[in-house]
Amino acid sequence: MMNDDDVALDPGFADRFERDKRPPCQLYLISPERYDPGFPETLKAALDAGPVAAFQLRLKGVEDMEILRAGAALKPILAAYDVAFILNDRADLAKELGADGVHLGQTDGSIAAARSLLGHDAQIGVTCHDSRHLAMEAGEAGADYVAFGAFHPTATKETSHRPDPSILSWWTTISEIPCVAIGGITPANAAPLVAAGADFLVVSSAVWTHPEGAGAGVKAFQSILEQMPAR
Ligand SMILES: Cc1ncc(COP(=O)(O)OP(=O)(O)O)c(N)n1
Ligand SMILES: Cc1nc(C(=O)O)sc1CCOP(=O)(O)O
Ligand SMILES: [Mg+2]
Repeated sequence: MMNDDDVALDPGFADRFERDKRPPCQLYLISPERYDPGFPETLKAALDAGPVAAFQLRLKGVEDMEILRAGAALKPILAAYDVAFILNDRADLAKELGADGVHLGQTDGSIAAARSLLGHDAQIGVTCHDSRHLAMEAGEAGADYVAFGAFHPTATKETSHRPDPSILSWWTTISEIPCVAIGGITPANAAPLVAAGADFLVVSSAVWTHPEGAGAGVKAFQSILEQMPAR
């Protein structure tokens, strides 16, 4: 029969408890899907405003050369702010750019192929929609994070899955691999996703189209994240 004294006698308990706690939820930004030459300045304004853990370059329907040019312009900015640089869709271009990782959708290639191209240290994220099965598969295949969404309607992309936030809670009970929440996330609807266990809030339009600028967008999210109880 365990009692309080038994716990106190275990010298490793406090360390293990600390180690097993999930770090606080952080912000992960996604670029607009068209690259504007003024974007580096907008990005700097966002990064000056508060902590951002990761940035994904997500350009759609453009030539490879445009992705490479944009990535080369943004990479030193992200490095200066110590923000992980993730490229969407393309492990081959992530390799060419020397990005920190790649985000793969279900039709963007295998984790194994991306891992062998990018190496052990690369951050490989995988879209899992609203599926526990896809998340477990991705975890077993070596994903560094699993992405659930879209939690809310969004004009950024057509989406057909609408997970319940409880998928985040479930994931945190079965896996130490970080989970990210995406899709229509705003400062007004973010708190329940963080409370459910999201390790990262992935945000595009709520930051880039904030009426007072991208910096104000980051600050609005930061203020929500700071108010969340420790976990
Ligand atoms: C962090 C994150 N989660 C999900 C997605 C969506 O990826 P995918 O399903 O491949 O769709 P596209 O973004 O490529 O249109 C993402 N990009 N990032
Ligand atoms: C790129 C993307 N993927 C989604 C998914 O559900 O897989 S939702 C989404 C759009 C995210 O942008 P915003 O913060 O503007 O809604
Ligand atoms: Mg994709």
